[in-house]
Amino acid sequence: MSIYINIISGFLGAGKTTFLKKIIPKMKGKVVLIENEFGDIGVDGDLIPKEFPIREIYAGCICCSVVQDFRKAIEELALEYKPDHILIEPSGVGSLSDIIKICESISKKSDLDIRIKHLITIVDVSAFEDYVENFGGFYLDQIRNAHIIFLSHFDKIEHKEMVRIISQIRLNNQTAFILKEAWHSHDGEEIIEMLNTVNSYEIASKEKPVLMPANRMFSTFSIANPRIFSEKEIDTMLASLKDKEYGSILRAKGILELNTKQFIHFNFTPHHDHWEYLEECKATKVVIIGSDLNKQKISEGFQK
Ligand SMILES: Nc1nc2c(ncn2[C@@H]2O[C@H](COP(=O)(O)OP(=O)(O)OP(=O)(O)O)[C@@H](O)[C@H]2O)c(=O)[nH]1
Repeated sequence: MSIYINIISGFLGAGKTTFLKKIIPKMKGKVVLIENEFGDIGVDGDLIPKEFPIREIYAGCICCSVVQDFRKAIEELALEYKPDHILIEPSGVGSLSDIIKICESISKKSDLDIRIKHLITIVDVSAFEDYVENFGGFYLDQIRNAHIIFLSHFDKIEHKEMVRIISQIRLNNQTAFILKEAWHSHDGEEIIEMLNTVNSYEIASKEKPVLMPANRMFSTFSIANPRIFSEKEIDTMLASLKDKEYGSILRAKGILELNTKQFIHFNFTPHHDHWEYLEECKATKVVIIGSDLNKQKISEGFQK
């Protein structure tokens, strides 16, 4: 019996976890998930249904600094659960070309029949041009190596701009299946049906680009047990995270307690921010990713 690897990649805040939350409950067969967080604390794992087998790998990218943990996780999950599918959510700053190479090598060496099925990249269209300009080939690696591309944050840009961005994405990947509408508006079953119409990824002997390791380009800062917030303070905090006094924050996410004893989950990128109530909470935490982070200023904002 084959075990299929499906990689759901995408830059910081593109919508990988949102995508997984939609498809996981509708997938057929036994499914396990590997969640990779660049930060020292995991947030996304807490948002996935708890009955679901999940392995979280923190504090680095599975393509470089924590590659051994990644190999071990695939091998252990494959042996322990004999799953039909292994879903992998790399960190937003992971290199897809490196992850493909690692999965291909695991597949070759394993006694089990492990195959790559889908290489999905979610592209936040509202941030595409900003990230191409600032991170160039590092950012484009996830787009160039995908064989399926889903577009997110459609609602933030005009149709004309969207057409232009899709053509730029196409210039970077001539062969991928690109869903030219918001996947967000489809339910999990429809997305899985779409995935089933796309042929599985075929190993291509592409030249692998040499990319700078993410930990040289980005830094991270995590806070366990942050202070209690009012709703208004959360709005103010999210609005202020773009300020350069914090450094250059590219991603912030976390789970916070409100002064009403409710819990919320928040998301921030320089292009959008949002928070929502959580029904249950295992732990409160904050993870920040960016460059030149002013850790003291961030601590003053979030710590007790
Ligand atoms: N409006 C809109 N919001 C979206 C869409 N996709 C994702 N989001 C929101 O964007 C935020 C980030 O989404 P996530 O799914 O956490 O993104 P991620 O790629 O897992 O982020 P990382 O944790 O950085 O890896 C959340 O608030 C989502 O609800 C979309 O297509 N439209």
